[in-house]
Amino acid sequence: MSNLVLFWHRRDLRVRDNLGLSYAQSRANLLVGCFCFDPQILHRDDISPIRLHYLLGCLQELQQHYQHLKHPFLLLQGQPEQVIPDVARDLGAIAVVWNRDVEPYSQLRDRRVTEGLNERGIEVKTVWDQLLVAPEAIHTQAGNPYTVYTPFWKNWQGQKKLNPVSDLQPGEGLTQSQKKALDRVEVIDFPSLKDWGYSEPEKLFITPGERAAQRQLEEFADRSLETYEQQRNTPSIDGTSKLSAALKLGAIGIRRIWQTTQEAIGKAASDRTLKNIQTWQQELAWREFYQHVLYHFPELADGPYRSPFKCFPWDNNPQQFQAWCEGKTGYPIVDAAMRQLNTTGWMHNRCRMIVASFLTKDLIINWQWGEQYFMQHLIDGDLAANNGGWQWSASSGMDAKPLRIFNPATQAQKFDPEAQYIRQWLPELKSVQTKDLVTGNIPPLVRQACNYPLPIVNHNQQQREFKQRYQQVKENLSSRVEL
Ligand SMILES: Cc1cc2nc3c(=O)[nH]c(=O)nc-3n(C[C@H](O)[C@H](O)[C@H](O)COP(=O)(O)OP(=O)(O)OC[C@H]3O[C@@H](n4cnc5c(N)ncnc54)[C@H](O)[C@@H]3O)c2cc1C
Repeated sequence: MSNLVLFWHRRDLRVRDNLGLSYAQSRANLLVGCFCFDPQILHRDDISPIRLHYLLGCLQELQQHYQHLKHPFLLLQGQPEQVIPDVARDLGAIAVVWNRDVEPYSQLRDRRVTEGLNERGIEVKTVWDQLLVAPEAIHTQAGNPYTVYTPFWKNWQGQKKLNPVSDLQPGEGLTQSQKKALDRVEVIDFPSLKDWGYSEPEKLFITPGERAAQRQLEEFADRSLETYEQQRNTPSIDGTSKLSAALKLGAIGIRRIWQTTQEAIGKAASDRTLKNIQTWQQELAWREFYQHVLYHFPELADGPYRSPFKCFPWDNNPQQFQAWCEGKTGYPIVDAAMRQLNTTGWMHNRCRMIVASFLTKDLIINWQWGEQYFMQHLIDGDLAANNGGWQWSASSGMDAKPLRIFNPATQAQKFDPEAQYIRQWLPELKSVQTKDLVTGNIPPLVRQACNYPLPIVNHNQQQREFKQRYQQVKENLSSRVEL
């Protein structure tokens, strides 16, 4: 088949504003899309059924788009380093194109796939689609990768960013001989979660697919972007975009999102509005910051950035960890947040910071336990953002100054003063007084009557304990390593 180009979708499940796909189409007389279910990913211990469910929903819509636009789409299964080169060879592809990724496993896998394709004499073309600025494109004045967000943001903000690229255009349909050649490829039927041993979550709280992601972006831009800074820290308000799952799996292009912010800036009628939009842009930059650092420091995936933390004396009490997971710590704001996660697969950012601080600094449990639990339950679970968020919360990451310890009561008083969020996720406490809910000072008899646990630790005592251990680790190792 002349000038057949195979496009390999991975975390870019869309036909609109897809840089690699747009390039592939420009090279092809016949474009074939594919997705490969990789057993190495499917059987990892950081998989969440809800994220897989979301992925299948995105994939279903992607397949429909391909069908509608008359391009073949192949669902494959197996080790990509074997499957992709073999399929490309069987199809007689002149090139295979994909969008690059920052994760260490993806990089290794992609190198192997590239080798396999090179051995078969097939061209490989890869581009950065999921980032507005490529990791190799910016560095400090000394020529090093950034390890601190603020100078990163200053540089990143000034970089030129691409506009959305052209959507996938309709193909001409297949000739008989092209159909025959495609029939030779071993494809799989559309799978279900049960095929991989996962039970189907009852409900998805975020609709999968690029149509839904686009709608979500438009609604957020109309409804909340101009008030983002004021509302983003109030978990009872729907004040953030909830685009994280779509961004993780590429149901929406980052260029389209950036363009929306630029258009909003163009229309902004006040400095205050401008500030709100820029704050959201800064969150998008946090996403890129964490991807850049993971790309440059792949060892982050395996443990703390600050090496003294490798031997931090954690308590790692399994019963307390279980109570944290189930939302039964006796601290209402922490428990409400964990119940939101367990029910919906999503948690508000403010609450992610509160529960992460509680796990690491109140329970003194290794942040990697929390990191894994989040990956196993989040619909938007993403190695770079999750690892970055956990290391930030544990003070083991790049930006560890000052040592932050969140007081759950102060956080609830500030960000859930009417206890609306707490009541939503802890219905057993509905009739408890607001001031008791936010301070967490619920009398023991009331707790008993509501079947709600006593606090499993004392916050003040634990924060003193954590500070002491932190100081010790610092002193013991400061002669060898700067903490
Ligand atoms: C302990 C911890 C774990 C986290 N784990 C993840 C994760 O696995 N996946 C994930 O996407 N985000 C993670 N975050 C970041 C953040 O909480 C979520 O991105 C955000 O809550 C998603 O909601 P939203 O789409 O409404 O965000 P919005 O406030 O609308 O922000 C827009 C987008 O910017 C990005 N973003 C926003 N804040 C951050 C941030 N702090 N770090 C990186 N990217 C950000 C996300 O892609 C988000 O969708 C974590 C944060 C913490 C503290």
